[in-house]
Amino acid sequence: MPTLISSLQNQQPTDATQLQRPIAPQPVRWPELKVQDKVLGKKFNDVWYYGTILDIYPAVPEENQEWKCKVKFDGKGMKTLPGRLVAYKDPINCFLRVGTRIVALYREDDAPSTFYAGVIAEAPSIKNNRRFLVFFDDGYAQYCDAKELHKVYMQSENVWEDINIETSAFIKEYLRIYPERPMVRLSKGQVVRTEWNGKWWTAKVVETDASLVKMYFQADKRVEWIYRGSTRLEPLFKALANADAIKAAGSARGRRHNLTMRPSDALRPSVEYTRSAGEDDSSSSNSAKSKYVAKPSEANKKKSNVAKKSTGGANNSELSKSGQWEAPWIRYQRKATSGVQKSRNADSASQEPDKASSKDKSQPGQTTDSSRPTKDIASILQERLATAEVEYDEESATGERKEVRLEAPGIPRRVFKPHRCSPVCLYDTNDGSDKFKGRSSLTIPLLCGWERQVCKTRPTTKRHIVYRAPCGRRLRNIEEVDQYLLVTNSDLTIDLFCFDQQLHVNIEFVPVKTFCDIKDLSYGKEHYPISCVNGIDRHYPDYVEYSDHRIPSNGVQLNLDPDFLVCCDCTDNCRDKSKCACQQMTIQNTSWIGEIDPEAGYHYKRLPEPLFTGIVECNVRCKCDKRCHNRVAQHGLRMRLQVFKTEKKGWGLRCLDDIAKGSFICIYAGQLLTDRGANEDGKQYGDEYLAELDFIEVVERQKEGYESDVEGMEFSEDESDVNYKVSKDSADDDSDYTQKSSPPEASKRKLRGSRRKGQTTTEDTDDNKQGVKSAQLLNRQSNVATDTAPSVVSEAISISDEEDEEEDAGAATVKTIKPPPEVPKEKLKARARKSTGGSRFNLSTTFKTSHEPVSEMDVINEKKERAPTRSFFNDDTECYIMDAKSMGNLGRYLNHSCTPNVFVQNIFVDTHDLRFPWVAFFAGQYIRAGTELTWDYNYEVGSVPDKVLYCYCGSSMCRGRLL
Ligand SMILES: C[S@@+](CC[C@H](N)C(=O)[O-])C[C@H]1O[C@@H](n2cnc3c(N)ncnc32)[C@H](O)[C@@H]1O
Repeated sequence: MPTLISSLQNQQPTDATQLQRPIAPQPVRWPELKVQDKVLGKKFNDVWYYGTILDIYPAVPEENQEWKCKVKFDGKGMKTLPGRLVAYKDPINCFLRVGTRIVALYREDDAPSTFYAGVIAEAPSIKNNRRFLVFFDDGYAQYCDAKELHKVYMQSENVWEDINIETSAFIKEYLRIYPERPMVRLSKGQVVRTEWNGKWWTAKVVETDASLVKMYFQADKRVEWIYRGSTRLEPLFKALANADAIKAAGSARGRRHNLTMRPSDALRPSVEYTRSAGEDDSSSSNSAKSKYVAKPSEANKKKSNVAKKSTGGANNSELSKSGQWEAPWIRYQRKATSGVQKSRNADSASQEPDKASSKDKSQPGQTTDSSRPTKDIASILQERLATAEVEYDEESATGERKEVRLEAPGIPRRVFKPHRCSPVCLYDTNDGSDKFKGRSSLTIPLLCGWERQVCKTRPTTKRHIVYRAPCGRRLRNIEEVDQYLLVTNSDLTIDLFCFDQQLHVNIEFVPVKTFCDIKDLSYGKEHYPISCVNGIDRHYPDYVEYSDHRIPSNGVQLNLDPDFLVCCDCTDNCRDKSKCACQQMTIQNTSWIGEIDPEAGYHYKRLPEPLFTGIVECNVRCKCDKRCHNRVAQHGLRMRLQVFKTEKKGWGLRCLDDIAKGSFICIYAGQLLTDRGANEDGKQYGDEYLAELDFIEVVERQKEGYESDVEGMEFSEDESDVNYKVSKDSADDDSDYTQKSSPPEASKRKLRGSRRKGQTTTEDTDDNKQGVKSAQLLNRQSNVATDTAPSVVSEAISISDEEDEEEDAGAATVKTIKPPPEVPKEKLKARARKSTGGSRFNLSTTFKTSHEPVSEMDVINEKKERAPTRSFFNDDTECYIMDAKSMGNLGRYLNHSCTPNVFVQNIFVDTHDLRFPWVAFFAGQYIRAGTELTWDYNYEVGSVPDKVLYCYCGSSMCRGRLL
């Protein structure tokens, strides 16, 4: 029997517009309705009208007897109604809890406003402009002011029981998980497939209003407001369906970090899990989180709860076997407001679906730190102090950016005289950066007699960087520096130079207060010490056996025999990509997911964006030396990083010096486990540090048309048939795929083919075979003749003396500058999209010609049609796992962020076996000294049954949950 709800007693009559956050509940008695009171009552067709109470039964309240009243409606009509069908006539100008039953005026442009019943779905907050969100019983959603709400007199303890059957399941689920709410983050202009009358349509975001979004349906030029948490929006439909399917399937794979960013991630609408301020935000790893989290089902209890990171990327999208996903979610929408407008009562009309701060005071020749003088240099060269000024750049709670006085060895400044550059141009400081172990890498050239100048060339005000070489020659870009290094046979490598004018080479981050202070977490195993500080509490990090490389555990057959490596014979240290066999492997492999990108790979030893098809570095068998342009990750840590205690995420990693975009940071090393071993270990010791080596799967998924989503976003106003168009292209691509993308048969043929010339004749053990197989698979589309790569004859430097003089004469003035704003995100996104875009293999798994909501089974079936690459590895059907829990390197300390500054890259260094790439982290943008380094774990919420992990990345784009 409906009772006067407990929530009623918790209401605080007050001016709701003043509220910013829920107020502490105060017991309040709501007025009892009496005879002659004016009320709102439900009359017919779910519409509520004003009326007057004529009688109340029972006259004296009795236990177990339902309260009723006889209402005479204004106009005509009379009805006896229970308390849940009667509402106060006067608006309740007070705070009402989420879940409160109300009646509100539903506003319609094309019809008079009418009263309907609904439930409060959101309390007023700053985010929603201090309005209540109401879910009406028939599936519409609308923001209302407090003065528009009329509280229903009585409601059941389970409010969804007072609502019609179609809506009740949604409300029940909504309230069960509230305050957490999955919603699709959308922005104007995005195109999202949206359901209408059981069919998927292409619709574009016109406007967003807090939790609502206004969608424009191209086909019938209609707009509609929809709740962003509605499964009518395909991204949410898919996310929830996936989670549900994983649960249903008892995914034993658990949590795996997706170490590779998906190319279209930045472009696709993502699902966020919002929580209201002040509400329960405690991180919990189990179902005990709150009363809203369902207890694990018996079936789920039996499932493995092990969580592993994925080093490959895209999310698991398998669904339940039936291809059906039944969720209690229903559509929530606001009325159509233009075009073909739909009145509330005309929803069912069938529709035709789509056819388809500080200034930079650095001076040239700045000298360097005296704390670790390089004696031999000092003895050879005169000491010269630079004019660096020490100043505080920025203060924060954790530390400050300080400009360091670089006390350089005394290097006399040479006056430039026209000459032809050669090795004599260099000082005798030129025997490698090893002398400067531990120093910020970008300061090393300065220690060798170089100057880094911030210049402003008149008459323009554009600032740029110029390097002044030891011989006085001024070099204006990375290409010139590289040529200089070549002709002078310098030991310095090109990644020690950076022309990004916002980057400061002489600023370091210094933490302000620390309780624990460990000098080097790597105990000398890294080239650079990894300091560890705690400015939060007195705890020390757990002991981890430090290893800068991966360690195969029992059962992992990692063949590191160099004879199985393809190699190059470059003599120019692999400057010419077109002639380097190793870089050609990287380049050719881009054809797996699109057209060959001749620029793929490192660019002057930096990687500006992730390359999903992997990077093959030069190896021990190659002719090049350690200065090679294609050797990056293998050199290990080359920057000063620090482990520090964060407020809410445990330990994290930050940089002590500015990092240039594209710089290699570190790898993710740990114990290499089999999938089974990882599940067992994870269950026993925790799964926070498990990372899955799923390079193969990521590449395969790219082939399968991840880009199709992005293509679908190329929305034009006059494109009436997006679905059709995409599918048509995809059909063409299908045939392309069979010809160009190494179908299984072709691959098999290659596997049986002869071993590459120059490769070992070592007895074919199983492991060795696997290694060969793997390398060949990796190269199955590569036409590189590994042993015929021609060498490059070094040419004289092409910088003319005249040019140089002109630049000097141009009186480039050294300026102090403020760092400009960071590169706009959109740019990064655009580039990311370009590099992997143009996929020819859009197999239309997402967009289909059918106007049915996508059957996830179709996705699975399509996958089955092609033999996955991993099937070539005999019994190896599962990915190998890197576990950095008890043994590993600093990579284990990188936390997750929804707007990361680091990305992950699969790299082949010591083996070309596709199953065993190195997992490396690169800077996705310029990173200021003192910034925490983060990457996107790409976890899938719901992928580990009954595990909830809230995200504390603090980003304005935070998706709310990791798991
Ligand atoms: C690979 S570890 C990262 C290092 C870890 N913070 C530590 O103290 O060793 C992953 C774990 O860090 C925590 N974590 C990382 N990023 C987080 C985030 N954005 N929000 C909350 N917790 C996070 C989670 O507990 C996660 O399971």
